[in-house]
Amino acid sequence: MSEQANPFESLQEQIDDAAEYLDASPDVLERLKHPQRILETNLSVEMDDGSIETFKAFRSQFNGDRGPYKGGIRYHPNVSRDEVKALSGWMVYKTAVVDIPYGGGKGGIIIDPDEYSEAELERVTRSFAKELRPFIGVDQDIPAPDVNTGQREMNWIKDTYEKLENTTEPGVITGKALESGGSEGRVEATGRSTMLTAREAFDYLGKEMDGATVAVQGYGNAGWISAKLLEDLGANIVAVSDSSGAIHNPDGLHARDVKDHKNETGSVVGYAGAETELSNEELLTLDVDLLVPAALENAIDGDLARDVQADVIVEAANGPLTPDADDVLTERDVYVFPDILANAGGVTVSYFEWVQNRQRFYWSEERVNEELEDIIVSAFDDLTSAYEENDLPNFRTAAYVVSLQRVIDAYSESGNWP
Ligand SMILES: NC(=O)C1=CN([C@@H]2O[C@H](COP(=O)(O)OP(=O)(O)OC[C@H]3O[C@@H](n4cnc5c(N)ncnc54)[C@H](OP(=O)(O)O)[C@@H]3O)[C@@H](O)[C@H]2O)C=CC1
Ligand SMILES: O=C(O)CCC(=O)C(=O)O
Repeated sequence: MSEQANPFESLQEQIDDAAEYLDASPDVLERLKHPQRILETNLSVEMDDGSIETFKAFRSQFNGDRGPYKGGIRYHPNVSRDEVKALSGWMVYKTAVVDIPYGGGKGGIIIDPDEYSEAELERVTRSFAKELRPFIGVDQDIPAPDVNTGQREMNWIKDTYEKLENTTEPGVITGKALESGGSEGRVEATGRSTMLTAREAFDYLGKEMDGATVAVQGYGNAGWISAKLLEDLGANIVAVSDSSGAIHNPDGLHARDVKDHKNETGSVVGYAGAETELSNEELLTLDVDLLVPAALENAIDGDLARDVQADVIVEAANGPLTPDADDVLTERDVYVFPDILANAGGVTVSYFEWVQNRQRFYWSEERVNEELEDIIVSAFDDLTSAYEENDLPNFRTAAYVVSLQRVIDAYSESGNWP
């Protein structure tokens, strides 16, 4: 395995690759490769035993030309300043590719949540919310869930913010529980856009989804919902993994049963319907019709890309392929449908949640799913049109050509007051 790519440098390379096909000034492009502002803070929090522990936390506000900064908050021991910068940049181009009125931001805390009690995690989260308060707001920056955060953390942040501001402002954060002003369909939204992107991709490429073999890396929110919804389309989920390992059955696993097993035991490993266990690399290089990386960045680098046997990759995770992997896969005619389209369902339904919060008027799940489908299908069509019209090397470059142009247009129209 070669040295891990720096995700922030990967983002900048992706922008440069697309810029070759755009008539944009180098000065403007340079501006679009760096965050506008980063909060770095140290949270000193009392532990259950009375000791004080300090956690480093970040919020990067990358670009707000198209609307308020928007993006999740990650809890993970490998969170770093550069990772948060990259994730916030990917949000800018994600919100632009689906054409919703947001910029991009992202946050993270360097913490392994498995090591802490719920009460400790609540104090850490409320402490972060207190630090975030001057920087976030319904029209400024709207956080949401990411890896190892969900409705519980979003509810704590909303509650802290509202108490400090002496107001009710549910739209300050999305991904909340329904009872706290969340939206129907938000929990499933990331996996749903991954499924919709895969469906459109197979249709575009003339491939049959019914009976297609699928491997999914990561069985959290994005991975398991993708697996379930792809199975509902008739696909055959033959391998899945989590941080403990991977399982395989060439005749198919049952996505919902695997989830039940993980809920009971903590891992997909040990599921009775699996024929064999695999390593992470074996899962990523299985001979399948569709591979869905749904864990973390840098899952596939240039070396591993040479061994990938999937025909199509649809990225549920952010940044799972390094730029070297992209080059190898493009040369090998493996079709990659990029993260900034495929996982955009999460932020799109966050947008619907924010709209509902502002109107104090709530939609049915059916309406949410229909509006999401319209947006993803339309974004897919924009991307394939750009791919064909500009004779682009791959669909990632197409996604950046479309989204960079939208951000540049918004900046140009604003008059550029410094
Ligand atoms: N949640 C959302 O709305 C959105 C998420 N995303 C992206 O999707 C990806 C996954 O996020 P999400 O599903 O929310 O996070 P979760 O925390 O719900 O799940 C992450 C999953 O990845 C697994 N994992 C971690 N490391 C590895 C590894 N080395 N090999 C295999 N599996 C691994 C975890 O294993 P274990 O269960 O053992 O911990 C877990 O199953 C991230 O890139 C995130 O940024 C993108 C858009 C929106
Ligand atoms: O729902 C959101 O606002 C953002 C989700 C997110 O962090 C992502 O798309 O990577």
